[in-house]
Amino acid sequence: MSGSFRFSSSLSPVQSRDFPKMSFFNPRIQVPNPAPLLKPTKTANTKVVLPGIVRVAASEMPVTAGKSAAMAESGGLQVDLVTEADLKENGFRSTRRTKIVCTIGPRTCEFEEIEALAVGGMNVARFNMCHGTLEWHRDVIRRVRQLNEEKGFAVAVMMDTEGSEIHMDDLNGAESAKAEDGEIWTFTVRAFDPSSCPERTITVNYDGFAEDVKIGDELLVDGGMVRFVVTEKIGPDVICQCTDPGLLLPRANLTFWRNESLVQERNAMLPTISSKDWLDIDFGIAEGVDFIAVSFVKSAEVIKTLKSYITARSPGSKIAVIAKIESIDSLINLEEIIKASDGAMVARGDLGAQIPIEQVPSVQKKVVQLCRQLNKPVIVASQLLESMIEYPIPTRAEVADVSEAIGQQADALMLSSESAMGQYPEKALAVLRSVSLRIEKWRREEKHLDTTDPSVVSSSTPPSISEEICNTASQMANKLKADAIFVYTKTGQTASLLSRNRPDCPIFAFTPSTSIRRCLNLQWGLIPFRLDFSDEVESNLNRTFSLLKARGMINSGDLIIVVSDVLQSIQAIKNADHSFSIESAYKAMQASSWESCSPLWSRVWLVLKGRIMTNLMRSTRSLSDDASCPVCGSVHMTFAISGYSPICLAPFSLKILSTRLD
Ligand SMILES: Nc1ncnc2c1ncn2[C@@H]1O[C@H](COP(=O)(O)OP(=O)(O)O)[C@@H](O)[C@H]1O
Ligand SMILES: C=C(OP(=O)(O)O)C(=O)O
Repeated sequence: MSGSFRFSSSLSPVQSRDFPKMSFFNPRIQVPNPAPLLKPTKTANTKVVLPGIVRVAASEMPVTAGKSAAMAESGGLQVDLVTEADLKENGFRSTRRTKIVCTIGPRTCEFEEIEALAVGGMNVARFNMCHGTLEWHRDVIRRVRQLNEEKGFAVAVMMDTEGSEIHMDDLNGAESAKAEDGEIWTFTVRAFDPSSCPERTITVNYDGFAEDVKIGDELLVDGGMVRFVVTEKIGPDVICQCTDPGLLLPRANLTFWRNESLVQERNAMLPTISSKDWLDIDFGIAEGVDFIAVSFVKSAEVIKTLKSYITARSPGSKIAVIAKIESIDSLINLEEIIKASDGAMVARGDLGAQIPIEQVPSVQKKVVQLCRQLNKPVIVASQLLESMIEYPIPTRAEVADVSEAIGQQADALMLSSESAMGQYPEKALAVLRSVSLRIEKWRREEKHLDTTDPSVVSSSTPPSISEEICNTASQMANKLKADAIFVYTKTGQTASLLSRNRPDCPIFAFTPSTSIRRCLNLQWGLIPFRLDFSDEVESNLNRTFSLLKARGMINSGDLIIVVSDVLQSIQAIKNADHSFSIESAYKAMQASSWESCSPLWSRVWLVLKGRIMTNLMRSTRSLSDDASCPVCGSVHMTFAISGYSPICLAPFSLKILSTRLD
């Protein structure tokens, strides 16, 4: 959609609201307090005796300086100082779980402006290829990369394709044009020189336009912000009369309606990915963007085609493909599209131009729920704080809309014009942040009263042990009121499965890959760190605890649940084609000796299918009396799970370690 515009001339200007200020490493940048509403809520859990105690040697922690201090990178651990300051000041539980995507445009493309957004909480920078030149996009994307490198941020880059929508020209560079009630305008497929363009004439980008429309059709600009009726057709020219006056903005989206239904004729055959989009995609791959959002997706096929194209062009690439849900076709094929994608965006702007506007809220809810079931991140986009393009505070209705999306536990919220060309990008970001913090806290407090809230997600994916373990780890974290879940993940998959459970505590995701770290930054509740780690889980844990503790990011007494998908045994049983098989796992287990396991694992609590099995080493042989479940107290050792034999379970399993720091 091209920028929609809310008339506001009838509203009197309002007083700017002063958000609390707090300065971080850059004294020039003043940002609102990341958590003005919350104070640390540390939970002292004295009832449960937990097995693993990791002692931290504070002396291990080097004091960083200069550039590395700005990046907060030491001992291979990378986190930005804003996250660090937030964790120290406000505690784990008060961190924001809902992520924020900001569209970067003329108002926010300079380095300092991007930095201010990153400091203010931007997790993903979105580039809309409808606007700007490739050179512009290249320069600005590189500024985001530079910011990440210099300051340790993990701001991901999302490229959003133009797609084959029907839209108006760029108004020859004018900011807007006013269409008055009853005026006659011509929409044409002829192209004009700016100097020779007749008055009230708009060029349309779709060649079949004049043939597809009929006299009497309604022509809607931006889903109805301005409305015309077709009165005459003269060759390539469509003559229209304005029936709902308003502002026409450059490259505004056009739809035409007949008998109150959207007309889908030859325009329905337009390719989802146009030749311009393919060039832009090549550009995105070359620039190493983290996400490509595909506009006007009609079927799963297009997503599959794009994914295999990316793999062919850039083998090993981690670029994730996001399906924009904004057309009738995308709703018809919703489940297949989401399954094929790495995430989805509820693009309410164009969606609201294609379906009756009153259906948009229920579609949003449905897409958000489906994405969670299918374990795909979901972004709610468009017009969240539209009035803040002009005004320093949002309307109450906008805050209610934002609250609803946060309450639905969407992974991310997106700013469009508010950050791209609005007058108050940082304030709009601050509103999303403070509303997120407030609603998330309120939701946690209310949760125990809500018996309908499914604390465990019902699965639409084939059952997997890692999924069950992540579900159980999250339940365990909630039950024990853990301060955080730590996850060590190479691919990010285990971190996603934990995020999907929306646990009460934040999830610290440690990954050795900077690109995975950026991708995880889109997902609910994940605080991604880059960490060089080995397959030695115990040493990874000790190192992380030392580093975080010495930086003051975790404290004595904090209760941490640890999930790791990195285990030596798993490495050992990889087949040549990197798949796992029960047979190879069985052989690897037979070959390995339990006695050679690290002593730490004698304190490991292994959680499978909701059952907590203690002391893996002893339990595989004989059960000892002290091997009771810390949650329910009972002693049960069942291995008849999922039809696997016990010996096969361990290598397929992720291990969960709960530990209270001292
Ligand atoms: N790269 C850019 N260059 C110039 N203007 C931009 C750019 N990106 C966004 N904008 C402006 O911000 C508005 C909102 O952005 P967005 O919602 O992404 O686009 P659209 O309105 O086309 O759906 C656009 O209509 C445009 O005016
Ligand atoms: C996000 C959207 O897409 P675009 O800005 O590309 O029109 C939308 O339509 O809501």
